[in-house]
Amino acid sequence: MNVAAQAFVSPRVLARPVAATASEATRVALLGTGTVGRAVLARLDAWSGTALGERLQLVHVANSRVAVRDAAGLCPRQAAGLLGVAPVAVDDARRPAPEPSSLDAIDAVLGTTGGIVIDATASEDVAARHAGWLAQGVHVVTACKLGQGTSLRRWREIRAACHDTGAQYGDSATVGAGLPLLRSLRELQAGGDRIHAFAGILSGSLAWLFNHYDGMRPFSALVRQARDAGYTEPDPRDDLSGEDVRRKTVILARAAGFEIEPHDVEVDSLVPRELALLSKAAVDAALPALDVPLRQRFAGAYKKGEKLRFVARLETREDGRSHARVGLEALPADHPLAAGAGTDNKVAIWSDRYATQPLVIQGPGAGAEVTAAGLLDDALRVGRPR
Ligand SMILES: NC(=O)C1=CN([C@@H]2O[C@H](COP(=O)(O)OP(=O)(O)OC[C@H]3O[C@@H](n4cnc5c(N)ncnc54)[C@H](O)[C@@H]3O)[C@@H](O)[C@H]2O)C=CC1
Ligand SMILES: N[C@@H](CC=O)C(=O)O
Repeated sequence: MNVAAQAFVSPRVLARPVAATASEATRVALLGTGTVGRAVLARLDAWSGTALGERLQLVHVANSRVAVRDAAGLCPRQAAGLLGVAPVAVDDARRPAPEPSSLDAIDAVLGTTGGIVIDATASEDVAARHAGWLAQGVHVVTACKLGQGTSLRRWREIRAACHDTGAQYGDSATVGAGLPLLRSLRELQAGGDRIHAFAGILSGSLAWLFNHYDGMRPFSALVRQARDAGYTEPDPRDDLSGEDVRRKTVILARAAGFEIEPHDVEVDSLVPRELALLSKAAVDAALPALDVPLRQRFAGAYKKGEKLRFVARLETREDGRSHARVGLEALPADHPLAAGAGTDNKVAIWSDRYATQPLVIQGPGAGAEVTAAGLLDDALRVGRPR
């Protein structure tokens, strides 16, 4: 049983119980019941009957196949049971059967303004709708990077829609799985600073892999372990190729004031061509194609006392233009970016006030529970701020 499903078995009570006042609650539609979506449901379930739980009313939960909805409010645990992603409760049999999933249902269930869509998918179809929902006055809270981390055009549409309607876009979970990275960049600029540069570890799964890889165990075995722990993208090649880090770099860069396109980021992929060409279904069996090249890179670094880390960098040049790159680097063992444990992300930010000594933000950068917490922090913030 994975982490998110376990949370349904023994939910933690995270806040003080209070009497229900459903009229104050903001309607929420959750898209995605995978690793992150299940953890969102578990966290909402643990909030049932508490002050935090009163602020969000779950009315729709969907995955790519099926959806359940109830305008009067869904019990998160029951919704998970009905969708087959958690143990089924005794009285679930009396609930209406799930219906086929359709993104068109969101308008009807949330109404036109004030509700929140929580995007816990990795779906291009869902990301393509972010700007449209915002333009209707529906808030969007997302873990998916395809909204802000792809074309500049889509990023501008999202920003314009927020500007026009006042709807908010909660993106904390897109970089650093909820760490205060985007917020810090925005607050520095709101206080008059210009961002000069940033450098850091932006992938939780790659951090975990290179924190654990010792050249002895096959790298592919560790990739499977990271996937099973819920750290990788649905297709781990999105992490190993640097694409996920490219998207995060693009999101951070834009938040830092640099309107770059994805192709402006130089990417050094770890995925050999024969692995890149396979269908998603064939990837697992072919992961050992990573083993020899990674062992060679590890051995080269080890001989010099260096550590391998997958690093993202954005620098500004004298003409004010930015240059960004992501890839594997062999760092001296005492380099600040070589420190860290588990899935730690670590990002150094240089700005006017932090011109020589950077601001450094570090903490777990992947995993269902931290990501779900980041999503729900944003939902509470954009819904009805208190
Ligand atoms: N796993 C992690 O540590 C983190 C993940 N993220 C992001 O969270 C998102 C979800 O990741 P996981 O939960 O690991 O993926 P997953 O593959 O476990 O789950 C994805 C879910 O989205 C659903 N889905 C796909 N298309 C849909 C549609 N059109 N309508 C409704 N549901 C749809 C799928 O059925 C599935 O339930 C990804 O964008 C990922 O980049 C962000 C930060 C950390
Ligand atoms: N796959 C991602 C999950 C969070 O965005 C990562 O490894 O960082």
